[in-house]
Amino acid sequence: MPQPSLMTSDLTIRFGGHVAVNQVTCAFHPGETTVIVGPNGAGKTTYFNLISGQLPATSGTVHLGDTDITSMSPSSRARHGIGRAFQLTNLFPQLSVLENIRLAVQARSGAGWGLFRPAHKLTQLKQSAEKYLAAAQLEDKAYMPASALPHGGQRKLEVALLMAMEPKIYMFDEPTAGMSLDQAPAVLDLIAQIKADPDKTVLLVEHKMDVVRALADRIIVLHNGELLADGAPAEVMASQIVRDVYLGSATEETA
Ligand SMILES: Nc1ncnc2c1ncn2[C@@H]1O[C@H](COP(=O)(O)OP(=O)(O)OP(=O)(O)O)[C@@H](O)[C@H]1O
Repeated sequence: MPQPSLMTSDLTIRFGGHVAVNQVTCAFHPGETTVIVGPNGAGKTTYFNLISGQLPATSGTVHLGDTDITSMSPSSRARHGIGRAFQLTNLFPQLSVLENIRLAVQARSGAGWGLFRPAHKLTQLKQSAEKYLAAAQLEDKAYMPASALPHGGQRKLEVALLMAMEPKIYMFDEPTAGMSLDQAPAVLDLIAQIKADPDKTVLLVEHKMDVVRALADRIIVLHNGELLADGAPAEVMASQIVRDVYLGSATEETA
């Protein structure tokens, strides 16, 4: 097993008397897609917020590789390699889809588009932008203003922009929520492409069991803010305690 790319240790947050995430210790590894499941209110989104920095931990730590990122701001964590879809504040609605991706690639590479850039650098940036455009299957929308994209297209663009930033950790919170049945596969394909990269660590909060089955290498279950189970999908889904608290009722709802 390689060194963890991300690790939470005794991670805890209290809201007044309520402990929403309670001493969660968990390591995540490159090349692994972990799906976080649990009943409503279990603490999944709060756990994500603690990792990406939207909420400050009451106690415990978050490490990205060897770096303690517990007290870093969300933007600082993003620069260090935490990529969460909704953190995308770099969307320019009036610019075209391709321009948006180019700007994200440029921001990542730290390069400008000035006249005095070496031509080969500009070519590389354009090629990268086109690669992410193609990965997101948005070629036919390349010159459309980002604001004119339908909902499904915007979600694909979000993922393309996230890919352009080349994070080490990808975090998706119900990535197909609100999407129609015909739109969802394109976003799931994109996540499958990311998941195929052995250097990337993918974390996914998901309720839909078909999505869990399709993408999970590992499942962790949160319940009342605590880590209830952690293991291979078949093993976790078969465990009685998980069936009792979550999968039994959830399967009926989502099957
Ligand atoms: N900012 C906040 N202030 C107070 N309580 C909060 C706050 N954020 C979350 N909580 C509480 O923490 C608990 C966990 O919420 P969270 O949204 O993380 O659950 P979840 O597992 O993501 O649920 P769902 O599947 O419904 O999205 C809930 O009881 C919620 O009401």
